Amino acid sequence: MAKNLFRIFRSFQSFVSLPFTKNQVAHPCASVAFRTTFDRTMVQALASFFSPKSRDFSLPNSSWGEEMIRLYEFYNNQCEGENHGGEWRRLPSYNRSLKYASGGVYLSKIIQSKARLFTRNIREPGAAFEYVVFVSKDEQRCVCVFQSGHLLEGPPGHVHGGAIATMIDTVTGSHASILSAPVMTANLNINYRSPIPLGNTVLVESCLDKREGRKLFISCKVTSTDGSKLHTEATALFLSINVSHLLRG
Ligand SMILES: CCCCCCCCCCCCCCCC(=O)SCCNC(=O)CCNC(=O)[C@H](O)C(C)(C)COP(=O)(O)OP(=O)(O)OC[C@H]1O[C@@H](n2cnc3c(N)ncnc32)[C@H](O)[C@@H]1OP(=O)(O)O
Repeated sequence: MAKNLFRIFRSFQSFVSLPFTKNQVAHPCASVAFRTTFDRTMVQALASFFSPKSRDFSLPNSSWGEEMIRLYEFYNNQCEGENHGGEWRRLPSYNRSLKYASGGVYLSKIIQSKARLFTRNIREPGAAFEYVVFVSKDEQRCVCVFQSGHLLEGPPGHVHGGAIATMIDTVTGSHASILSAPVMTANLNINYRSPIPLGNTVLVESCLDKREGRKLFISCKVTSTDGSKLHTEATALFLSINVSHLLRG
């Protein structure tokens, strides 16, 4: 059991941390460079677990406003592909990534059958968290285009601080996972500078500040899409963990 879990997480780690090049798995932006035959086999096996039936929530849907679409296209056009420089790659996003990545067998003790990723569990498109995350080629930066829905209200007409914290944790957590999966948030420090109007599209940008052994220090800011208004800034500490940590609960 422990050996199998170790293999799964090593595969997952390979999957999230590989640099992306022209070798494609499913999408021009979801392509990976294979370090070894083992990596290639595992990545292809993992890709097959992402069944075509599982929805990639980071792709545009009818609820996305003009600004969300514009920024999606802007970054997506800079993803790797035959005709692009490849400065960015888009992260696919599922409502139960780990379960798909593992085939849903070995992690069943950790993940309950009805468990869903918090930010991807609303059925009505546009009602809550609509977002897409892009990571830079050198993996030092992530940028997330986030459109807030009506279910995220905190102060009247504005986004709830907890929802903003969720997005910051999601973006910095995804970033840390790419650098060193699996990780857990150890510390999250947030300064709310100006409220985000409900329904607005904003940018959530994260940057790797430093690595010290198992520790990843990541900073993050939320701004208006033209960068003129700072809404929120944060720093986060992630620690790489091993599977036994999750099993201890
Ligand atoms: C294809 C692409 C896929 C991408 C992929 C995406 C997947 C889909 C994305 C979803 C993204 C969502 C991301 C959500 C991420 C969560 O929300 S995680 C949930 C919230 N976090 C938690 O529940 C964590 C609870 N805490 C813990 O489990 C444990 O305290 C921790 C954090 C694992 C640390 O425990 P530990 O490993 O035993 O570490 P410990 O020995 O205590 O400390 C190690 C070192 O860290 C330091 N440290 C520990 N805690 C702290 C702290 N709070 N502050 C400062 N220093 C600390 C210690 O002082 C120590 O330092 P040194 O002495 O070594 O210098």
